[in-house]
Amino acid sequence: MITASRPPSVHSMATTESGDPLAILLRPPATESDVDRAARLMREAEAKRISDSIDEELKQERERYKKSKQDVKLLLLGQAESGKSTLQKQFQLMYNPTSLEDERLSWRIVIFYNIVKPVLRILDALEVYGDGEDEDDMASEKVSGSPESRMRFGPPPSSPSPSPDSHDGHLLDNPVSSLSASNSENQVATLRLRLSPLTSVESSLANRLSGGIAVSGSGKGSVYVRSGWQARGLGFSLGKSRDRRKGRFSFSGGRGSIDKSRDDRDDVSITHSIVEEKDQLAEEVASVLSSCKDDVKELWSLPAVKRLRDKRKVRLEEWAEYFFKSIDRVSSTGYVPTTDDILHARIQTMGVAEHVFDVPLHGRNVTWHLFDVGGARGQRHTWVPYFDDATAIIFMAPVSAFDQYLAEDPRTNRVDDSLQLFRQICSNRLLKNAHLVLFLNKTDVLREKLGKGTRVSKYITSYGDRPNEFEPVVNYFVAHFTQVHTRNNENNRVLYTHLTSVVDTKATQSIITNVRDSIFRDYLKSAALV
Ligand SMILES: Nc1nc2c(ncn2[C@@H]2O[C@H](COP(=O)(O)OP(=O)(O)OP(=O)(O)O)[C@@H](O)[C@H]2O)c(=O)[nH]1
Ligand SMILES: [Mg+2]
Repeated sequence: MITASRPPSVHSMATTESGDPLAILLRPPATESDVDRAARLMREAEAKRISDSIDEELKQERERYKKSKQDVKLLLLGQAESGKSTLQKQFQLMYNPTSLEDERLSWRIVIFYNIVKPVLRILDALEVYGDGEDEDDMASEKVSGSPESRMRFGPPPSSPSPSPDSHDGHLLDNPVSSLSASNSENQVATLRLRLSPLTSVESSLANRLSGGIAVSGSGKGSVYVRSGWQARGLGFSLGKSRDRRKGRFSFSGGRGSIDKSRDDRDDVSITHSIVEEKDQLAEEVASVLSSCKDDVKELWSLPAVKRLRDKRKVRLEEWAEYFFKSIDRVSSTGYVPTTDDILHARIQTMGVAEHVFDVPLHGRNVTWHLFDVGGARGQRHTWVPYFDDATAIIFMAPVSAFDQYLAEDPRTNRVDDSLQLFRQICSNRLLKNAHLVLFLNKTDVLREKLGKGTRVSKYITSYGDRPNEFEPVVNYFVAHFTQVHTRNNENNRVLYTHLTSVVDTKATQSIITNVRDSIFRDYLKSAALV
């Protein structure tokens, strides 16, 4: 029905306002027949219907915009591997657990990749460095020393601490050693042959995950994924890209998502049932892994591999060790990833992925948009369009990384990079009103490294002769990050700092609740509700 809220058409006005030249121009001819008149009225009615529907759309858009102004927009920032996507999974587990269930099986591909890739890296390192016996400790590793950084990163010690397996350089004069060396070479050669099916499997897995997109500088030959990768290769989309800004991807599958359309729901359930029915690639890789699992275990336990790791010829990250230890379970028939497996699975984020949750506040739901960004240097330019309307930031700095260097720039120490990045975030004018939270993450890995005797002062000379123990080390890092914040804090904004290990679900969920409350306190203040 046409309502009377709009002014009458120019034609009817023309009859009353005969002085209006436009009305005169558009006035129907005096000779208009009944048929022409009926057609004209129909055209006018149609034009009015279209105009009204545009008005209605604009009104709804205004309301959506007004409502979205009240939504919480939370950015997860930090360097690559700092734990942003893992924290996002913890949010998902807490506020939208069914969507994680929907994705559960698709994580197999990532987990398989997380096993296959390091196996191939170990084999490569064995080829390049042999059994690592006559190589200098860390000879290949470069150490950075950013002059601006308050922390000084010293050069690595020139001589390695002797390992129990080390030799005195007379290997070839000793027939017994010579024999055992050739035995171990034979063992490696046999393993290389038996593990060769993993090479073709690796490229199929990488292809599935990246959707065929190769990104340069992805570090260690890893693959990047965009949100929605879970359904890739199956012909369905889990996420609905809203493309509001360039480079913006969104994930909106599962219950609790505000802009979930009927279509999205159908996508998720169809995808889920198809993944459950059969994922050919996952089945094939599982069977290859199952037939190779004893060889993988043998490779992992080779003294030469331990030597290469000790001497840092090959760096295996947390997740590789986690999945190597679980290989029997992971390669068994009917394997379904556990939540812990999903939290440990590693895949690099590309661009910015938006996740939407309904978060309860005093009996009503507030919509949270969580933006999980790619942290590698080549990805950081994609963050900026999200800065101007950010409600809060969680900046993640992996403090266990004091002895590691950026994959994309092997001269830069990771803690140094985190500090520099944190400085940029603290001093960014677009972010000056955002609530600021700092997660000093991977404290479990830090504890383990210190327990094994890795010395902080070896990589950060300014650490000096402070005790190489968890508390003083963590306090030292807290002091440095706090100082960066204090020196770049024009607005007197509070910094909320947490020591975290975001793979620990119980501890992380309690921290998320704490962060949620502190963000809500600011949110309520800014909404003038308290
Ligand atoms: N042990 C341990 N592992 C962690 C922790 N946080 C993250 N990880 C692991 O570290 C790896 C990298 O974590 P991600 O969450 O993918 O890192 P990210 O910051 O999203 O990295 P980009 O997407 O490249 O920017 C994953 O395998 C995680 O399981 C932690 O606190 N402890
Ligand atoms: Mg990520």
